[in-house]
Amino acid sequence: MKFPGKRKSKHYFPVSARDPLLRDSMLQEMQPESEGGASYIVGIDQTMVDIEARVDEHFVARYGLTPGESNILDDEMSEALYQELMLNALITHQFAGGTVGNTLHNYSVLADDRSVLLGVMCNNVKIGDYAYRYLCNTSSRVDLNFLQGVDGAIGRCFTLISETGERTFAISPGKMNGLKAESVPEDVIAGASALLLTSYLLRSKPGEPIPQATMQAIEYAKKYHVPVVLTLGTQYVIADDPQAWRDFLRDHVSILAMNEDEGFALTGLKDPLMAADKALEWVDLVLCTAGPNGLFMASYTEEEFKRTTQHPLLPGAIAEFNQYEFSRAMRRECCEQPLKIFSHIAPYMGGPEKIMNTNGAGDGALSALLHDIAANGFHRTSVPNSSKHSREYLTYSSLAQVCKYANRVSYQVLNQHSPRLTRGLPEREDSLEESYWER
Ligand SMILES: Nc1ncnc2c1ncn2[C@@H]1O[C@H](COP(=O)(O)OP(=O)(O)OP(=O)(O)O)[C@@H](O)[C@H]1O
Ligand SMILES: Nc1nc2c(ncn2[C@@H]2O[C@H](CO)[C@@H](O)[C@H]2O)c(=O)[nH]1
Repeated sequence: MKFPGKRKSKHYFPVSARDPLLRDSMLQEMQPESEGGASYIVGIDQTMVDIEARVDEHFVARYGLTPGESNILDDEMSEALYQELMLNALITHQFAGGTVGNTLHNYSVLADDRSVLLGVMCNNVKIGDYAYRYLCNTSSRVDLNFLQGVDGAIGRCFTLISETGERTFAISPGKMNGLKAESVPEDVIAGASALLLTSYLLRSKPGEPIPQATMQAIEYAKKYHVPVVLTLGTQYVIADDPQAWRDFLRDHVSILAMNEDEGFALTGLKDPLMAADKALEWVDLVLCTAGPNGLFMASYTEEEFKRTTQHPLLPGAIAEFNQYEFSRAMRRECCEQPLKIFSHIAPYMGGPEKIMNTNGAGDGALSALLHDIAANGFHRTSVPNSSKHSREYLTYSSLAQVCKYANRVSYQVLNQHSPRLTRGLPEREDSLEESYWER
């Protein structure tokens, strides 16, 4: 486990700790962990490759697609669309994709540690085909041993970028929704620091098993008190039935990741701070990205242990909302006197000079949050007596610190073409507190 934001291990296991017993256990525990991994994230996804193409303004309308949406195609339409892209040589890039697959890959790159992907994979993989590319473009730290074999293709996600830069997904599903409930391993969920899901998993055709597999995973997560993390797909997926999603969040989810449009579809509130605040009625921790306006986080902490920020207080619909952003996030049910906490950060260094691709910037932010959550699990197992764990926190770091890290990772994704990080953050950033942040 590398530590979030490239912090040195001393930030996690302070060498000046006074208790010699604790220090001995620290020394033992800091030995390289076994391959099994003391702390990991598990996720379910529809296995798919992204096929990115530049298209003219009429293309999306001609295929009857909703711009900005993730549209599902039937086989006939998929073939016609693919043939047109090929004929006109419009395909510019092909990557492994899927919102959860991207997030787990990025988590594993950042943490240099294990994550587990549940989903389907072709029984018969041929060199050069899409399944092969998917496997080749996934970090070797993502454990693919629990994938379920299927006879047929994985999904294809045509990522159509219009002349105005708008991004529309057109999904050719193949067998991506074929994951069965019996392929969800109870012990893998039981040992995880978090279970990552996306709202896309629940919108398959009648008879496809992936929604049941998702509900099975949620049941296991609840049984073992593993936080369930849900990333919302697109605003349209949510807008179809916002009340059903609110109920789903209330009943099953601890941590919610969304962008401001999805936040609006869910809550009816345009202001991302207010949308995040509203979502705290249903979940314990919210990450709401807001494109060029940076990102917001909201959660709960124990009133008695709240920590006041040293940053300037920010104006907003909730006055001075970031006042306690130096506090660590907790589940509401674990607080005796829950206090809401909020944080905001503007894009890292104002955003890159040239944005290569915004696809996956939100997934990148979430992978940073998951890294902090897993680091908390790692530290809890390594130094269980630490005062850090005298209460059951969700994150290792304060909300403000997680915001910085998430934002930094989004910047990295904006700076490259693929939604999947090709490498971790630069080595010279050995602390989030060092001057690199002040530039
Ligand atoms: N135009 C921009 N300028 C500067 N920073 C940006 C810009 N767009 C995005 N970002 C950074 O990326 C983060 C995530 O962006 P955004 O809200 O667009 O994610 P998203 O819509 O969830 O993306 P995706 O669904 O593709 O993963 C923002 O919080 C911000 O830090
Ligand atoms: N799992 C899943 N991912 C999707 C879907 N539509 C788009 N994406 C992914 O969303 C990512 C960007 O967040 C892209 O890399 C796409 O692969 C979908 O229906 N299901």
